[in-house]
This record gives sequence, C-alpha cells and structure tokens, in this order.
Amino acid sequence: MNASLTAVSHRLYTPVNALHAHAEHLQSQSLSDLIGASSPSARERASALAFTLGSLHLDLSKQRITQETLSLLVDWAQSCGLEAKRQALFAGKKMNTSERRSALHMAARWPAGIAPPNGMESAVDFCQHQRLRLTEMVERLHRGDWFGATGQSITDVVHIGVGGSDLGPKMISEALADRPSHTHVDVHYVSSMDGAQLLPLMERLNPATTLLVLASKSFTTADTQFNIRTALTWLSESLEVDMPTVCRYQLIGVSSKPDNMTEFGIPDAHQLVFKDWIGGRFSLWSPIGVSVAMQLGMESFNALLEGAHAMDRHFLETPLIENLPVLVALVGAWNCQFLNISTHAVLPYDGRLKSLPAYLQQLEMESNGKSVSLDGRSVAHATCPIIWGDVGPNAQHAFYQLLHQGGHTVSADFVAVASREVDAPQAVKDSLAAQEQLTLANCLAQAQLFALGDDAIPAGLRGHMAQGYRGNQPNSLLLLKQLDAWSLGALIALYEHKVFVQSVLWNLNPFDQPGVELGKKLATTLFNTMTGNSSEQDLVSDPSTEQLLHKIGEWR
Ligand SMILES: O=P(O)(O)OC[C@H]1O[C@](O)(CO)[C@@H](O)[C@@H]1O
Repeated sequence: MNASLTAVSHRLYTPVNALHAHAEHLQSQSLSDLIGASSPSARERASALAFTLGSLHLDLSKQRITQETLSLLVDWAQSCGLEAKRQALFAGKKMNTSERRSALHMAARWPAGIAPPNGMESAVDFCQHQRLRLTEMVERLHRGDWFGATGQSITDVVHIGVGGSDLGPKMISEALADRPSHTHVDVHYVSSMDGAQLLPLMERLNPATTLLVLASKSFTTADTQFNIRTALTWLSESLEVDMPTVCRYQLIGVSSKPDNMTEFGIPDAHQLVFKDWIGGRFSLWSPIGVSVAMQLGMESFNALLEGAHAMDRHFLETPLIENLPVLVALVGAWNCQFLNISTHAVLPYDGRLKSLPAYLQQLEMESNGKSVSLDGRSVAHATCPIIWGDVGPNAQHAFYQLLHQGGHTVSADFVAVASREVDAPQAVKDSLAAQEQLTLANCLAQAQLFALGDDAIPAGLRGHMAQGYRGNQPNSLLLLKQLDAWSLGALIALYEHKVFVQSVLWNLNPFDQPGVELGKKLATTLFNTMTGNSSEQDLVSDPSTEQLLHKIGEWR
C-alpha cells in the first residue's frame, strides 16, 4: 500500500479523504523536488504532464502534482458522476436546477451538417436560425446597406451591455482586433452604469452613422437600460428625429425577451433572440456576439465557433485523464481545496488578451463562487478561488514582487502566444519578432521562478543575486500557436468546461447567480431614496449609509 493510502486507511476511505492524505504526504515535496535538475524523473514527468490539442498546448508540469495525484483526482471526478453529468449537459438535461433550465451554450456553436447529441437537436436548430439572421445583419452592414435615420451609411457600432453581455464579446473583439478583416465598421463597448464610457463616444462619434446594439439577456438590467436611454436620447436630440424613428433605424436588440424588445420599439427585423438555456456568462457564441461578427466579419466569427466546438467534442469524447478541460479543472480544485491556495492569477503574456482576467473572473467566480450545494447543504470548504490578474509583462513591474517574495501562496495560469502574423515592412516585422521572443522568454522565466524560487537561479549567478525567492507557486502554461479565432474559441470553451467540471466536483449549480440579485434589489431601494421616490419600506436603516447619503446630497 502506498504512503497516501496508508494515511487514509485510518479514516473512512473516500476519494476526498484519499486526496487530503495525499496532499499531506506531498507537503514534504516542493516543486523543486518534482521538477528540479536533481530529480531523476523530472524529464519523464514533464513530458507526461504536457498535452496538445490542435493549436493549443497545455503544460501542467509546474503544478504540485504527481501521476498519483492525477489518478486520485480522476477517481474523485468519477465518484462525482462526472462522465454521466457531462453526457447530461450535452443532452440538454436541466443542469441549472434552481432555474429549471438546460445549459446549452454548446448548441450555439454546433456546426450545421454534424448531428448533435440526442436532446440538443431543437436547440441547435434554433441557434442556426438565429445565426442566419445574424449573418444577414452583419453582411448588410458590411455592404454599406445599413442606413441611419437620416439616410447615411453606418460606420460605428456601440455595443451596450454588462457582465456576460459585455465581457466576452469585448475580450474577443480586443484579442482579434489585428486579424485581417474586410470590414469598415468600428465597434465600441459600453458597460459602466455611470455613463463614463458612453460620454467620450457621444463626443467623438457621428450620431448619423452610429448603430446601437442593446445586449441584455433579461432586458431588465439597470446598467444597460440607463446607458441605452442616454445613447438614444443623444441620437434623437442630435439628429432631430423622434425616439421611435431612432429605434427603428439605429438600434439592434439582442435578448431572450423578444416581447420586451418589441415593446421597446425595436422592429422584428432588428431583433436577435437567444433562449434562457444559454447563461449570460456563456453567451458570447450566441447573438450576443453580433458585435464581434460586425467587427471581424463572419469568417472569423465562424472560426471562433469552430474552435469552441472542437473543444466541446474533445471534452465530450475524451477519457478524463487526457481531457484538457477536465485536467485544468482537477488541478484547479486540487490547488484550492487540498493545497488551500485561495487565489489564482490569470497572466496573459500578450497585450491583446488584456481583458481575459476580467472575463474569467465573471465566468469562474459568478459560476462557482457559491457555498450551498445542489442538495441544499453548506459546502465546508472554499470553492472557486479568487481569480485576478493582468497582462503578465506589465504586471512584472507591478505585483510580481509579492508573488515572488511575499507570504501568499498563489496559483497561476500563464497564457502565451507562440507567434504572431504581422503585416508590416520587413524591418518592423523583425523588430516585433524580437519583442515576441522577449515576451515568451519573460513568460517562461517567471513561470520557472514561481515554481522553483531560488533554485531557478543558475549556480554561477547565485552569489550575485538576492536570495529569498520562495518558489513552490504552482502554475500552468496555456500556449497558443497563434492568437487566431479558432485557437481563442478553443481556449475559452476549455475554461467554460473547466467551470462545469469543478461545479460537479463541488456539487454546485454553476448556472445561476442568486447572490448578485440581492445587491441589485438593494441598489434599487437606495436609488429610490436618492431620487425622492422611496416608499416607507425603501427607507435605509443603517446610520453609516444614512450619513453617506446625506453627504452625497450635500455635494450634489
Ligand atoms: O444580459 P443581462 O440580463 O443584462 O445581464 C447582465 C449580467 O448581469 C448578471 O445577471 C449579474 O451580474 C450576469 O449574470 C449577467 O451576465
């Protein structure tokens, strides 16, 4: 019997107890012991923990795991019924139990001509119909056949949404902005409820050639409703046309509530619909991505969906031990639950991925930041870690000091791109190629230093360099061959399935967000108080808030 099993034999054997015992046993081994030059099996281990799918490469060799860890983790996943639940997800079973809904974002990227799994067929039909409508709208815009209320052709699109109706499309638009595209349309994103992002656009853009996209699954989110009201008022006032006319010509609606869109004055031909079985934070593949398609063109948008679909098939069909989203999820849960690492940094080594950390914050934390399990019990441990991060090379000059020598243990995902296609004169290309290599070298060096600490310092330099790098900070590398639409689609779908797998391990519903709703209700109450519309029950009772309301009132 091995050491971990000996330890667990004193307690009731469960996969979770076995993992705790294994974690205790591994405490004595640092990452240096596992991957350092002195470890005889380091090379073999590194190669066993590296996985490639198409243009995506995953390296888990700097995680605090052994083959035994992985096999215990897979046992745990199997004991949670992961294989059956994965099947149920794709078959459209109501995985979102609190809202009694399926979670079929995979249907939005299922290609025509490939039979979907049983149970997903009607969802795929619906999504393909909406994709045709979306394609028509995008092509009309790109042909220059979309005219504003005063007869001028549209040049700019302002996408107004928040949370899942903003973060995904915005992140993709930024990441792929330099891809060749034949469109002449500029896309801008507005989400902040205070109007701070909208104001400069209203100063800069031509109202006669600006199209608004109102992206809101629920069609009730105050942030979006207030932004759209200001933007429509701007168009109506500056063009001197009434509001219904502006809505008829210069507004597209994307929502799961077609009746609300109609009531708002959005003509049927300018409505795109997705169903409530696509969660907000999983919706960038649905018509919520229309602005991405408007910016990049349908070819790139379709390639994004194809990459995501390839990851869906891989997730659905591959054994757990070789399954990329499963492995990433298992390692994440291992760090969080068994090694007690409660924060996780997302560090893209490519400026085009600057919004990836914010996107993943919502995807992971809104999905699995929960402590009541599916059977209504309190979960006894922290679930999702705190996700945070920034563009890696810039962050090296900001918060890496703490990661290297501060007292916190942090896990990290490094995300890097191996090469970049640039259309520029040869000398500029050469110079940029050197920048790429410098960036990759920095990425690998930091990952090494996180893992090995002082042991990463070459012997010849040890005397000259400050010591005290703790190391032992586990990290993964996700390397894309290129930052193209296919690879990005596959990467994002990997993270989506990671979230699902972790929800199965922790027995959570990843598809609702009850905690967010209470905050919204409280804000409405305070808004009513501030605008003099409060009723008796709206009155704020705590003196701290009352005092602040008073101060704001004094200064406004
Ligand atoms: O698309 P909607 O309905 O406007 O919601 C926006 C966001 O608000 C939330 O409900 C809460 O932040 C998210 O889940 C959602 O993505």
